[in-house]
Amino acid sequence: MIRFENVGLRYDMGPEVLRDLTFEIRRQSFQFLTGPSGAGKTSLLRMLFLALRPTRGLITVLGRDVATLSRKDLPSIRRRIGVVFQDFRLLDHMTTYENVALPLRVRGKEEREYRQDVVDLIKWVGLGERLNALPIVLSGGEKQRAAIARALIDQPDVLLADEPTGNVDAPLARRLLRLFLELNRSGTAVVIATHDLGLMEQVDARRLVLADGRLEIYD
Ligand SMILES: Nc1ncnc2c1ncn2[C@@H]1O[C@H](COP(=O)(O)OP(=O)(O)OP(=O)(O)O)[C@@H](O)[C@H]1O
Repeated sequence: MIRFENVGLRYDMGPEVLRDLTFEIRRQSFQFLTGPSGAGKTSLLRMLFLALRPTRGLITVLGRDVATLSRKDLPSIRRRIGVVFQDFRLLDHMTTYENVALPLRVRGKEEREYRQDVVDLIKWVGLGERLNALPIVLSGGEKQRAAIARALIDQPDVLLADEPTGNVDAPLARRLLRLFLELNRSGTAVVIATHDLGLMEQVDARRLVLADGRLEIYD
């Protein structure tokens, strides 16, 4: 579904921070992306959701060569990729419901078509009681789940999550992991970037390990 072939990345005139990355995120697969701080996880995630172009090599997403995509092709491909950012990026003046519904509203969908789906998804992530709360009153874990719901509302083919358990305690981290596994069972490919060894030990999943700019894969 997403393929990297000999991909390299450098920022400006700096050294290559990622080198010779060749791997595939397959449909309905589940994997962790890990490696020491500064190894390039966030840079790799940004390439996966087409926010950053490689300086070398080939990336294909859903069969399309990223280098040949025009600006107008991007939204329809990005829509297939849900992203949960490390800092959540919820809009402060919008409620949980409005934040989660935003991707659909931006696409011009009518509220009556999606209202129930948004409410159901918010309940699924355990935020039913927080439907009308603004981000400022949500705890870190609640914001995390609101961000996950927003990434999922448009039923992406792949979910990318950057340190999704970075701000939560161990029981909530386990709940979030169960949520990701359930999502994966229902057909979504999942990539979780994390430092959290305890989290990775809970599932026998593929690991993509970045070190010194290169990727080692443990299937
Ligand atoms: N916009 C940028 N301009 C220049 N260098 C950058 C930029 N973003 C990242 N880098 C460099 O690229 C390397 C990889 O950074 P990246 O943020 O991808 O690592 P990471 O593995 O996600 O780190 P962490 O786990 O600490 O978030 C680092 O050496 C970093 O300094």
